[in-house]
Amino acid sequence: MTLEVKDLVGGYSRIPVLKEVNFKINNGELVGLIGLNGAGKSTTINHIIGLLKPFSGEIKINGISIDDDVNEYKKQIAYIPEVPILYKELTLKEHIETTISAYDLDEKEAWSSANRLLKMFRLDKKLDWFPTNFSKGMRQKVMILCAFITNAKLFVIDEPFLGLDPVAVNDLLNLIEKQKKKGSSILMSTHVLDTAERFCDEFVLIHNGEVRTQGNIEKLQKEFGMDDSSLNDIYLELAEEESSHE
Ligand SMILES: Nc1ncnc2c1ncn2[C@@H]1O[C@H](COP(=O)(O)OP(=O)(O)OP(=O)(O)O)[C@@H](O)[C@H]1O
Repeated sequence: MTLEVKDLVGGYSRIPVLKEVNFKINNGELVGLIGLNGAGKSTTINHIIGLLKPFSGEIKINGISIDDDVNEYKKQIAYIPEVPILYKELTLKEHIETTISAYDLDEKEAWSSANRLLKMFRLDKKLDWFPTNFSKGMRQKVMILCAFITNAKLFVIDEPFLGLDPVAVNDLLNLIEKQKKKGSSILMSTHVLDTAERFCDEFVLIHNGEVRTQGNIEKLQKEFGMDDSSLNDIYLELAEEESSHE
């Protein structure tokens, strides 16, 4: 699977938030979308998942754009938002059933993955519960579970680490690793830079609606002239550099 974001200009009103954003994710890659508050990470994600329409430029997943075929385009994506979005009138079981029907999944296969994930997240005794009875972390786990039964080609994960306990963070990272091996690609926005540095293959550094650079840690170190520096140090340097230009 490949995701290609090409010359993307976009945002919410006539003044663009994103100014010609370009980046690419290859087959089986985990790419971290890194940037300060307000840099444009969620706006980029909202364009990729089809919630916002580009002013210009294009986004292609496996060569298909949303204008080519909206259903095909969206079926390729599993999205895990920063704040869990669940239907308060549906039980956990009904959320899983809704995902199976929305993505046209094979019921037996999907339930077999779901049961495995339910056990892993210790939600297997809670199939008849409604989201109002879940903690924030439990709601997040439901979103992760529903995303990972889809076997989507592109996983878009917005700041996954903040509400999860360390066991769940580890479980999620294992799920991501397995999904990568199946050829899915993952775009993950996060402020948890030490975890991102350990697990991401590449990083897209976004600042003021522009991609400053894309590459692995070695490329970033070279570009910033900061051998052996951490992603955190490089990012602080970038923020410093940019604020001295303002
Ligand atoms: N619904 C909206 N309407 C208008 N402008 C918005 C809206 N949402 C975000 N923006 C603006 O778009 C810019 C980029 O915001 P965005 O949410 O993409 O940042 P972010 O990188 O995801 O930040 P954070 O790390 O805080 O989540 C900001 O200037 C913000 O004020």
